[in-house]
Amino acid sequence: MTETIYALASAAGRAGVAVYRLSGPMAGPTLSRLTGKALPKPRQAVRVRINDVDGDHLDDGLALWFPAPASYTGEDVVELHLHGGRAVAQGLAEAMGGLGLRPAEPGEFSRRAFLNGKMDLTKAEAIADLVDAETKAQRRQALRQMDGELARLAEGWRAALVGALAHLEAVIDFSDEEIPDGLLVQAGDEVARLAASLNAHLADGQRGERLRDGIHIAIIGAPNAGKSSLLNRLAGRDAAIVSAQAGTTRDIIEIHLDLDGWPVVVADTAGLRDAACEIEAEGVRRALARAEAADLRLAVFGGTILDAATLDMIDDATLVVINKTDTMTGPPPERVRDRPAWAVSAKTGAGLDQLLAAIGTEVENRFAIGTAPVLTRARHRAAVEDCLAALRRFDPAGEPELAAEDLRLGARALGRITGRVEVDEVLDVIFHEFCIGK
Ligand SMILES: Nc1nc2c(ncn2[C@@H]2O[C@H](COP(=O)(O)OP(=O)(O)OP(=O)(O)O)[C@@H](O)[C@H]2O)c(=O)[nH]1
Ligand SMILES: [K+]
Ligand SMILES: [Mg+2]
Repeated sequence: MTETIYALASAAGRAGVAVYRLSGPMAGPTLSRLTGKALPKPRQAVRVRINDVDGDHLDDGLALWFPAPASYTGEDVVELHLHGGRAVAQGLAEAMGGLGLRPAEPGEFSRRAFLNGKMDLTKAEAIADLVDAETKAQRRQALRQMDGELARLAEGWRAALVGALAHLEAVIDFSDEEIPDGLLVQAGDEVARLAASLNAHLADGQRGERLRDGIHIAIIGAPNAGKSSLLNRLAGRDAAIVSAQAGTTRDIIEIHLDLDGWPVVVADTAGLRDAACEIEAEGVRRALARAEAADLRLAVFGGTILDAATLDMIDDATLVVINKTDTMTGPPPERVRDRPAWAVSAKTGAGLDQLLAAIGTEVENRFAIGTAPVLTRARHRAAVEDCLAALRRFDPAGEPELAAEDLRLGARALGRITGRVEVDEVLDVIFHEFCIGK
């Protein structure tokens, strides 16, 4: 028999209210036992007095009863709203243990919901993303996936593939006279269209994943250009050590920013130079690696002297920053290496707002979701890539059995996105489309 699980659904610690969730066949009997009463009406909050198994008063609160299958997990579910104290939690845990319930593992409620067909994998992932969302853009992306955008996209692709497969299977299974002409050509066209759509989604700059994980920006430049000072300005606190000594920063120092709803991770790095000291040389190596891996770079120059090492790093994913404008007599350069240059002073804060706006625009241009649903995890991308690999092998002019197998593999790869289990839809399509089954 399925084990009945329980967990604190709200955050741990002292709080006005704590929500506990129970799921499984013992959920109902447990509620009756704790309250000493019959089960309340489904989905209606009722006041309850909770006693532990020895009859000791544990707490007063609210209870909700969700009989299967109309519940989050699809099983019998009970929700208890109690007071959020440690002693109540402890007493409840003991009562649950005494009645044979066990603490849920991480994600176990959603796992059961998936297994009971309450949600597909993309929705389960979206719920986790929503709980983790720290910015508005992350929240929006999670909600869209929760609404089923990605699931519909993946299922749409899969349906197209199953359709093409049905056409091929028809060619294999039935004699020539019964089959409409041009089926093979049609299947080939369908596969080509699908491959184009998959490719378009893969070439999305990994926007969905970036939005989940944060957009990485690396600050690079010569020693003493004022990189750490700039980082501290952006953070609004003294995150990194600043000093007049060149080669101060060695380790990478990260800060997290919410930039108009975009989650951004800004990294301060060691100044680029041929370092004499072994530790600083390692810092420079890390700086270069981080610059390489980042989505965007801020190339910082400490005045009008433009060092070659930093100049060479400028590309179209780089924002040029001329720092220390407070010490300059002449106007700062407007462009460097054909890129606009942002004049700032980390010391006075001048130009910082404009720089932040420019970073925001750059992020928006590169990562805005637009209307197309996005792949939000490496897992989704891998499934689409596996499907594409199968479609590339697919040869409508070759052996029909081999061609059909490639389509089947492709459909299976797409099915992994929503976690859909294999069912034999192919014959369904054949019978519906061709009415061959007599
Ligand atoms: N006048 C002026 N001084 C600045 C400005 N920004 C930084 N400095 C000074 O420049 C020196 C170096 O600043 P840091 O922020 O440590 O420079 P850095 O690029 O991180 O240096 P490394 O970590 O050694 O590569 C410090 O003395 C800062 O006070 C600025 O905008 N104006
Ligand atoms: K320094
Ligand atoms: Mg520094």
